[in-house]
This record gives sequence, C-alpha cells and structure tokens, in this order.
Amino acid sequence: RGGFRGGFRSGSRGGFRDGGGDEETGKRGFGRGGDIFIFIGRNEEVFSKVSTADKENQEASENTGPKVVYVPPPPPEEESSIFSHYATGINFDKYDDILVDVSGSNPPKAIMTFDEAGLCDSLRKNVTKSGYVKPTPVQKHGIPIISAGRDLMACAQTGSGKTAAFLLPILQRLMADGVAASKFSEVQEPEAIIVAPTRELINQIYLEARKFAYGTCVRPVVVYGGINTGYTIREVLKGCNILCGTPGRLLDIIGRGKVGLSKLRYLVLDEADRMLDMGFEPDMRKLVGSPGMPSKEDRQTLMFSATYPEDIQRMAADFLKVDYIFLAVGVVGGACSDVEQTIIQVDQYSKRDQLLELLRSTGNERTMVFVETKRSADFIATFLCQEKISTTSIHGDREQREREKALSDFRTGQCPVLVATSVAARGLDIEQVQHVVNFDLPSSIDEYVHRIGRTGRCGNIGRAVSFFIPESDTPLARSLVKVLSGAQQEVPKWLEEIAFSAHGTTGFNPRGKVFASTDTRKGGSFKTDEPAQASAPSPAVAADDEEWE
Ligand SMILES: Nc1ncnc2c1ncn2[C@@H]1O[C@H](COP(=O)(O)OP(=O)(O)OP(=O)(O)O)[C@@H](O)[C@H]1O
Repeated sequence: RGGFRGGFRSGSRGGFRDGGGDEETGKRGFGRGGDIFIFIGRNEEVFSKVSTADKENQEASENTGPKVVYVPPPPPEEESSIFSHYATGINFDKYDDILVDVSGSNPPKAIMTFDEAGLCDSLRKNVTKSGYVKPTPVQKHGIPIISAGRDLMACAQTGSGKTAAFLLPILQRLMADGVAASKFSEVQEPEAIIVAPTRELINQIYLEARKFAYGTCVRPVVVYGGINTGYTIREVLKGCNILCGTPGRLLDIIGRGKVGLSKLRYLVLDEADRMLDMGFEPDMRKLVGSPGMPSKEDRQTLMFSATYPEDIQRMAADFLKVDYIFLAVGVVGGACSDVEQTIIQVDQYSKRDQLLELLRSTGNERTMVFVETKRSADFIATFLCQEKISTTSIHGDREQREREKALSDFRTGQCPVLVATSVAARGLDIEQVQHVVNFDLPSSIDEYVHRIGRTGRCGNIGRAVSFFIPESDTPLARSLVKVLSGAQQEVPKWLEEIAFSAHGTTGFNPRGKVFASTDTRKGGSFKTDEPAQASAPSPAVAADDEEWE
C-alpha cells in the first residue's frame, strides 16, 4: 500500500535524477550520487507526454504549446457533498479574544451574528447548512464593510474564514439587486471576479462560492490553467456571474473576448500580497487595465491575506480607493496560534531519516511535508513510498490531472502524506491535516506562516515541525523567533542565539519586515527592524515562480 499514487510524469521528466545541486533555489538537493530513479506507483496511470505544456507560465495562450486535453471531473451535485464540512475546533470561540484593528474613515459597525448580516433566506440557509453558527472576527468586521460598499484590505490569520467574509456580502448584494439569472451568451458579463495564485486554491474558492450560491440564480464559474481551454470557454459561456480564476487563464479568456467587464462590480484578490508581488503584479496591472474594466472608483476592490509586507501594502493602494478600510485581526503576518510550532536543528544529511522517524511516530495522521523544489518533492515522495508510507505529491511540474488526483487522495486520506512545494502553501483548506513538516524551511517568513497554516484551522489544533539547518536557514532565524513568540510558542535557546548573532551580519531577509500591526497609512507605525526593500520576492521565490499559476 505504499505505492506513490499518481506517479511521476512520463516522458522527459518521468525519471528523477538524484543529482545533488538544484537549479531552482541554489540550495543543494537531497542526496548525492548519480542514480536515476524512475518510480511508477501502483495504480498509476501513465499520462501522455506533454513535456512542458502545463508550465503555468505558458498557459496564457495555448497556441504556443501542445493542446491541453484534461477536463476535470464535474463538481459534486448532491447536497450532502456540496455542504460537507468539518467541525470547528475547541479554540473557535477564542477567535473572539483576538485584537482587531480597523482603520480608515467611518468604518461600519461590526456584526455579532449572521442574523445581523441581513442575508436573504437562501443565503442564510446555505450558511447554516455549511455548519456556520457564528461569524469569525474577519467575518464580523469584513461583511458589513463590504456590504457598505467600501474597499477593503483585510488581514486575518490562516484558517479563520476569510473566504466567506468576501463571498457572503458579494452574493447578498447580487441577490438583493436581482442579478440577471445567468444564461448562454457568446460574451459573458460577470458581476464579480475573484483571483487567487494557484489552480487548486481558486478551485476551492469556486466550490465555496457554488456552495453559498446553492439554490440561487447566481452562477459561479472557475477558469484555471492545465485544463482544456475549449471546455473552460464552454463553461463560461453557459452563464457567469462570479468568475473565479488564476491570472493567466483569466487574462486569456478576457483577451479572447469571451468575458466583458462592463457589469463588473467586485474585484477580489485572495492571497493579495502574493497577487501583488513581483510574480503577479504585471498580470494584476494588466487585469485592471483590461478594456472595459471599471476604474477603481467605479468598482469595489477587496483584498484578503494573512500576510501583508509593508511595501506590498503601499503598492496595493494603487488598486484601491483612497478611503479603503484596513482590517487587521491580530498581528499582520502572525502565525495561527492554534498551531504548535517546533523547530529542530538538523544537518542536511540526517533530515530524511528524521522525517521518516517523525512520520512513523505520527501513525496515520494526515501530514503535509513541504520541500523547496519540485525535484526534492519527487525524491522525498518516492523515498517515503519505498519506506511503505503511503504518499503522494503536488508541485508545478505535475500535470493538472496528477495534481488534482494527489490532492483528492490526500483529502480522502487514501494517501495520508502529501509532499508539496510552495504551490500548496497558501489557502488550501483540507480537513484533518494534523501535521505540517517543513522538511526544507522556506526563504520567506510569510511562506512559513502560510505553510503552517494548513493545519490548526477553524479553531482546531495542529502541529508544525520545521527542520532548521544553520548553514542555510540562518537568514530566517530572527523572523522565526518573532513569529514563534508572537504566537506564544516556546523559542529554542539555540535559535535565539543564532538569531541574535545573525543580526546585523546576515541580516538580509527580504520578508523580514512583516511584523506590521497596523495600516501603512498610519505612517511609521511598522514594527520593523530591517530596512525596507523593494517589492521583489526573494530570489528563491522568483526562481520558483513557475510553481504558481
Ligand atoms: N463562521 C464559521 N463557522 C464555522 N466554520 C467556518 C466559519 N467560517 C469559515 N469556516 C470554515 O473554516 C475553514 C477555513 O476557512 P477559510 O478557508 O476561509 O480560511 P482562510 O482565512 O481563507 O485561510 P487561509 O489564510 O489559509 O486562506 C473552512 O473550512 C470554512 O468553511
């Protein structure tokens, strides 16, 4: 049962070369020697040779590569699957104790209950069927702000309900204004566009939108790379009120004239800091500059994330009305306090055995293991399978069909271990992920915060273990100490020492300035110890951009 489900891509990348150095991050890959492993797991389908066709950066137009034929399975139709959800955890009520900072002129009053949200009957029913009894803080504050027509930059910890915070008021407004029931037309004019950085995340948001819109005339549609364009277009043309998309495919569909923007009222950037960093900023500027896109004065722009570096906040203002509201639940860039964080000092060559030991001790707990490169994702997944630990993997070099299969095997528990690159770091909401392992620490603290946030969601408790290699991870030490102490976690003495001695010498950390507790417009209130940097992602992030949509 240890088979690696989904297997590797066949063709040129079908084999894994355990070659040491890694071109993506400059870090050394795991293991040495010249052996070539080709692992085909049990039940693995051998997919067609598409070579690099599904590289995200080639997906803006499929005229340039082999045709992508994959059509995803249809979303569930039965009510029980649409509304399936997991229980809130023992710490759900503690969300109410988190400090909230709302800034901007005349912010509307927060609501305390969903009844006060003024939702129409069908939405109210759908909220109840989703198992929501009371709103989380980002919903209590975010819903009235959006309903009042204000632009919003919202920051709240991972797993605290940001998705419903924007979906519910948008749906409510569309229902209240009697949005035209979607019907076939050669050009669709959606009222809302939602963008997110990865295919799996945007699909998840779409399923949430579909759930809350259940039984209404509002039709959400999702578009993302790696699936057949013709299929995508047909889905859009059937009718589209809320268009969810990753940037490349979204711009492609708009560019093909299939989507008009004259009725657009809402533009939502989920994982907004990621959507505005160097990797995606040009696409976002292209999107808001698309013909027919209402100006920022004439649309409502909403941004959500758990992290907002200061420079990104400043740039985000270009997309928002001057009087946007800034909402911070807790510390901006802070880790979820329901995740118990442990940092273990290791050396590169003992990591693999330590991982094995860890996974053996946790039994069948659902665990996400994050690695820095696609190559090590393949390698570690293969290794774990050989050790009879049922494992699958997700990263940007896998075909979409394989990515979706991997995620579904992990969600159902068929493969309790998912080895992932940064592509799975943000937003994914998977039931019963008890454990996150940072086999490789990321180079940015924001990425760390998002990764460990795959567990400890919605008041549930989770654990995160990170392997720290002093030779390569020292630049992260200071930010780690801050994140740990900010989340009331024990800080190992050795880490404090490394952080302290690193300060002023190896102090460059492109994402070290995330400890903002307030709105940039307040000026000078940032608790930053490091000089401001331009809004460039760290070299590793830039190099790994193809991981993203
Ligand atoms: N008011 C609520 N009551 C119960 N469950 C809720 C409530 N709001 C959201 N949830 C559930 O909590 C989980 C996490 O929500 P969501 O994915 O929106 O978090 P998030 O803040 O967007 O996280 P991330 O920063 O990782 O993207 C989901 O399963 C969602 O259905």
